[in-house]
Formats: sequence, structure tokens, C-alpha cells
Amino acid sequence: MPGFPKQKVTIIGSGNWGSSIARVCAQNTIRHPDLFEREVRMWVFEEKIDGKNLTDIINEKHENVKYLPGINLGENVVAIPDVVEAAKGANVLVFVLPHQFVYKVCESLRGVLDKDCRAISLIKGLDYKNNNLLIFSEEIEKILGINCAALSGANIASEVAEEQFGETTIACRDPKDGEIFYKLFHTGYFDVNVIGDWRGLQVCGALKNVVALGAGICDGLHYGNNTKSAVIRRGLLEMRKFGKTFFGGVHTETYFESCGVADLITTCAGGRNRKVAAAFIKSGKSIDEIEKEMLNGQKLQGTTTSQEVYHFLSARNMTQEFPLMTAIYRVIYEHAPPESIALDLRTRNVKVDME
Ligand SMILES: NC(=O)C1=CN([C@@H]2O[C@H](COP(=O)(O)OP(=O)(O)OC[C@H]3O[C@@H](n4cnc5c(N)ncnc54)[C@H](O)[C@@H]3O)[C@@H](O)[C@H]2O)C=CC1
Ligand SMILES: O=C(CO)COP(=O)(O)O
Repeated sequence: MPGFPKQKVTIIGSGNWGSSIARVCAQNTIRHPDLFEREVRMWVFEEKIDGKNLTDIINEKHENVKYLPGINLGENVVAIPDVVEAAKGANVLVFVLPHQFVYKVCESLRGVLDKDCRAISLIKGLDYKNNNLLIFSEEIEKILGINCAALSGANIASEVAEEQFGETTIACRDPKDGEIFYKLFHTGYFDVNVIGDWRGLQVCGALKNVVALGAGICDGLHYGNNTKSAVIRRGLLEMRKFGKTFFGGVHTETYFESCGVADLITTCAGGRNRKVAAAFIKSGKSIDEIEKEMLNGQKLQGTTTSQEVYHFLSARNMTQEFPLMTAIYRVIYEHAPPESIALDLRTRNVKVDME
């Protein structure tokens, strides 16, 4: 863009999705040399793998052997263990880390960033503070004093890394930001649509993980496809009701974007939340134990979100109005019989205003 400084991109996070999206960005900084600096910096929460720093391994092999094994990230992705060093001088920050760690990381970036820096949040979760649920892009804006857009979609990280075709949704207020983010993320296999409803997009991204736990419970019980579809449909209705009841400016159309129904379908079919919930039903162990056993350091988001949503609804005396979200929480955390997930659906339906 004429008169526009070349954008330096930093990825804040380097898990399964963080690594996969760093690869997408690294392809696009090469594709658009007029707009972006070639190098993509990636902040890595440092850990040792067989006695070696993960950052050193990534920089030597161009592969995140722990969180995205077998995938070349690109020689222009540079792993950095210090988050301040990684973010200093960046024009674009891509936040992509499990939602429970975001606040602490943002705090360490306070006062460090350039004024013209803009951010985008790929986090799927809501910020739970003082029994309130807040939108992450808005919290990042408040803490860091910069604009923050959001990206969410039906995007299983390993499939994007294998360049299988899929879609995603970006939501932002400022059309100029939308143009930059489109160029940073869109590829022939990763199809971006830009919309304005950043709240609806992030409510979908958080709540579909809870519904996916419900789909996993169905699978753990060996229920058929009809029951699982009922859970998914009721889940979608509760996602919409939750967005419209508690957050201003949420549009129904957003639920038809990749960030809505498509992400719900992909996560209920092939996501980690579904897989771990199914194993949990069969195991007799706690969900945290199963998560540790199955995910090798990757983090579930649906479990924490389920707790947060339940406590948020309880404080408002509204659990009855979200019977599926409530049943999922009780099965996972209060030893309710797993079958109650379908029983509750027979007797209680969510009331939604038709438009
Ligand atoms: N994996 C996927 O297929 C997708 C994930 N997402 C979302 O992207 C976000 C990030 O997920 P992933 O990249 O998959 O992460 P992940 O599930 O692979 O999480 C592990 C990451 O957390 C880091 N970590 C561990 N302890 C930490 C700490 N105390 N402080 C900071 N970081 C710490 C690890 O180093 C690692 O990078 C989540 O909100 C997730 O829902 C969105 C789309 C797809
Ligand atoms: O968000 C995802 C796909 O879009 C991944 O979901 P899981 O965290 O359940 O794997």
C-alpha cells in the first residue's frame, strides 16, 4: 500500500494452532513483499525437549516438534523465547494462545508496543473476570491501547498445516485493518471472509468448544448420529441465545459464517474437545487427567469455558435457560450421569425469539 510502512508480524503463541498459523503468515509475508517484512517472529513459551530448548529446535529444523510435528513452518519463522523481545517493534501482533494464559502475557506487553501496532486475536474463549465474561479482542484493546480484530473459523490446525481447503472469518471495525489481515491470512487453501461482528464471532468460537464436549459425551456413550445432531443443533441455538442475551451487536448472520455453524461442525466431528470428552466418559478419571494423558501439552478450551459459562449463568439464576450448557458442565464436573445430556434435551428446550 502506498505510503504504508512494511509491516513486521509477530505471532504471540506457538502451540498447535499458533504454529500452523505462523506457517500461513510466513507464506503470505513472502507473497506480499510490498506490504510485509519477510521474517515472522513467533513467541514460544520455552520448554526443554530431550534437554534442548524448543526455540533452538524450531530455529534449526523449522519445525515445532512438540506441537505441530512433521510440518515445515518456513525458514522465515523465527522462534523467540522472550515475549517482549518478540513483540518490540511489531506492527502486527497475532494472539494465538490458550485463553487461560492471555491476561498474563498481555500484562507483560503493557507499554512495550509501538503506537501504530495493531493486533488480531485467534483465541477461542471468553475472558472470565469478576464473574463476568468479556470479549478477548476488547480486553486486549483495553490493556494494550491498540486496535484488535479477531479471526475464528472451522480450522483444525493440522488440516490447515496440510493445506487442505477450508474457510475462516475475520471480524474487525476498521476496513484498513481488514485489508491488511486479509492479505496476511488469505491463501488458496485458507479462504478468508471479513465481517464486522467481532463479538458474535468470538462468542461462537468460545461456546462451540462446550458444545463439542457434549458431542464427545454422545460418542462416549455410543449414541447414534441423530442424538449427536440434536445436541449440535440445540447447542447452536444456545450459542445464539447467549450471544444475543449478554453481548450487544451480535448478528444472527454471523452464526452462518465459518466462525459459526462450520466451526461447530468441525469441532464436534474432529476436535480435541470432542475426543477428550468421549474418552472421559469411558475412563472414570477426571477430564484434566485425560487431557494430560491424551494431548501432550496441548490445552482444551471447552472445559474451562464450560466452568466459566456455568458460573456466569448461576450468578444470574439463568442455568435453566441454557439446559445443554448446564447439563454438559454437570456431567463433566459434578458427576451427573452422562445420559442426562439427552434426557435434559427431551424435557427442556431453549426458547429463542424467531427473527
Ligand atoms: N489447535 C487447533 O486446531 C485450533 C486452536 N484454536 C485456538 O487457538 C488458541 C491456541 O491454541 P493452540 O495453538 O492449539 O495451543 P495448544 O493447545 O497447542 O496449547 C499449548 C500452548 O500453550 C503454551 N503454554 C503452556 N503453558 C503456558 C503458560 N503458562 N503460559 C503461556 N503459554 C503456555 C504451550 O507452550 C503451547 O504453545 C486456543 O484458544 C484454541 O482454542 C483455534 C483454531 C484451531
Ligand atoms: O477450534 C478448533 C477448530 O476450529 C479446534 O477445536 P479443538 O480445540 O476442540 O481441537
